[in-house]
Amino acid sequence: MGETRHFVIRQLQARFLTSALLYLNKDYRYTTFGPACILRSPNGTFTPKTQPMSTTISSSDVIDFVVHKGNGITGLVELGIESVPEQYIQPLEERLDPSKVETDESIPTIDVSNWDDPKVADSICEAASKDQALEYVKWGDLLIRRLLEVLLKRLNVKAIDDKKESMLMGGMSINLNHYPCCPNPELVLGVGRHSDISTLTVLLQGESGGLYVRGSKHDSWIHLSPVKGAPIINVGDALQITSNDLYKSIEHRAFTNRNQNRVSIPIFAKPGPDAIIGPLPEVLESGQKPMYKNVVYKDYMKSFFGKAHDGKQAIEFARI
Ligand SMILES: O=C(O)CCC(=O)C(=O)O
Ligand SMILES: [Fe+2]
Repeated sequence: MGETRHFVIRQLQARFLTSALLYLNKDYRYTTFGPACILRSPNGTFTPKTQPMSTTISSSDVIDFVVHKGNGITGLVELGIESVPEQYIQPLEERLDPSKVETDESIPTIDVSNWDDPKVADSICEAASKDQALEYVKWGDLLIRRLLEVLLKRLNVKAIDDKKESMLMGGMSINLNHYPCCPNPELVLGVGRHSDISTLTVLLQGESGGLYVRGSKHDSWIHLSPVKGAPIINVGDALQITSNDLYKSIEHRAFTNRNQNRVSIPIFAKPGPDAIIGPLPEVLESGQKPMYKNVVYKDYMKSFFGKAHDGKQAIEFARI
């Protein structure tokens, strides 16, 4: 059986990439891009300046403005900063080396225009009367079910019963990610290297680009250029674990853009918090050695969110 790495789907024509999802956690606010030069004036407000932040203002003042005062990175950008504060600048090894970027030719495209599913019509009609986020979630839910049916069939799973549904998609969530323009995108993180901990993720991105997935060479990356109407489908750690490594989640990362804001909207289909995840019995029936132990999903989440993003390290929590 071949492994699925990434898939991207278009409504009628799909590009399949697989990868993992990224969750926003507390670290996000500190590790993702923030603007550069601001000074606190005597009345306590911030004014933009052009010298490096580190020489003019303490790190705690930035955090106070961004986090405690709730201005966010967007607030800093709106001040008109011209370079990023030193605290956001990544070490060389975490920046993107342009010589390590592969073309995206290796990423297959799957056309799903012939899916003959009456539920598609139902969902379109329903969506026409609901708000946009709900419409997107419902559409994502249907897409995820279809994808899981296909992926699990290869694992000898005949039907997705209630137990499997709770194990694979008992929890659904949606994130709205906004990455403001950054004066020095090459120096900072948008979102650090990670694999998603979901089963599958459906992600729509705006037109500015900036999402990279791990390439075929161990230190290379592939840029997923935005394709209008084509969501990226990320295979997450939960699918890697339940498939006993047949499907693999993949590292990905996102960068900011100098001139355009980046927006991405991932839907995460993940196990319910109390679900116990481990290699599916159907997979082990063939005599395969289990690569993962059974873990309670909320413990897995706790372990993931308790650390900074670090590539595919999260899955080690469940490895035997
Ligand atoms: O902006 C992106 O595309 C990255 C988002 C992501 O990886 C995530 O939310 O898990
Ligand atoms: Fe992600």
